[in-house]
Amino acid sequence: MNLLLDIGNTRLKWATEDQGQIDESHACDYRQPGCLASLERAWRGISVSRNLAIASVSEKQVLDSLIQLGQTLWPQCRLLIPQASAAAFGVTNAYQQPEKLGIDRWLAMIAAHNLYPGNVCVVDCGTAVTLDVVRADGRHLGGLICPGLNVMKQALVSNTADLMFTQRSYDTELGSATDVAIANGVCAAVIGLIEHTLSKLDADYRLVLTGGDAAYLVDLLRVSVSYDRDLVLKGLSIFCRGDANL
Ligand SMILES: Nc1ncnc2c1ncn2[C@@H]1O[C@H](COP(=O)(O)OP(=O)(O)OP(=O)(O)O)[C@@H](O)[C@H]1O
Ligand SMILES: CC(C)(CO)[C@@H](O)C(=O)NCCC(=O)O
Ligand SMILES: [K+]
Repeated sequence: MNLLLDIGNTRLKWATEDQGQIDESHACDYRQPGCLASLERAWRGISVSRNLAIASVSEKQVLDSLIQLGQTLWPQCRLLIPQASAAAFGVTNAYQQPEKLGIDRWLAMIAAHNLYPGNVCVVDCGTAVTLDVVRADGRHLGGLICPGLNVMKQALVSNTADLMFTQRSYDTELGSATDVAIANGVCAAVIGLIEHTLSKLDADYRLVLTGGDAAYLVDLLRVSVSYDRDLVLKGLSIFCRGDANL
């Protein structure tokens, strides 16, 4: 059994995996007090006999505390912490400094390239929104990074005197109240980023959406889209199984 951890800037997602089969994934806000204790309770009944595989784009301290917990619970497990590289599992990285690419982006691209043959445009709608374009032959053409929906809303509140937002649903229609105008404004910004980028590409690309806010966006896009909740965990699973040079 492997344990897969995807530590973003807001949430930690985890799932157990055996021979490529990922069980139901779980998510928690690891900045909340008590999160580590509840993870420990959830993990006590699990036996990680092979890899503890971790992708983290958070602070080192968060990663270190989870490594420590894992190694206490399963002293025999192997720690697998993939890094972005120039090429792995058929994908070649467009970055001039490949190791600077976020590991969550790299894993999502590797999973998408291996699970959805053909040209893919991978969009991860998390704390940040990232978009990466990978050709059918595995060549990464590059990507875009912009603030996620929550970060955009918070940025508005932090930089203005009169703006406030509420937790309301997203749409791209024009709003007639401040909270609607903000929710739909930030949503339209992300929808626009995706549709604009796809329309500029030289060929057809399958759009694959992942991340905590992806489910809000799938129905609002005017292009066809595949929603894959666990793309980063699936990338970790590929790393657990295989030889990156293949
Ligand atoms: N139960 C939930 N608790 C918190 N956020 C949620 C929940 N469900 C959906 N979300 C949304 O998910 C978003 C975070 O997405 P996700 O977990 O993919 O980000 P992340 O991986 O931590 O970020 P990043 O990888 O960009 O650093 C939040 O902005 C929030 O809007
Ligand atoms: C962009 C985020 C924050 C998205 O999680 C992460 O992938 C990251 O920290 N990336 C490093 C910078 C880069 O990918 O260019
Ligand atoms: K992420």
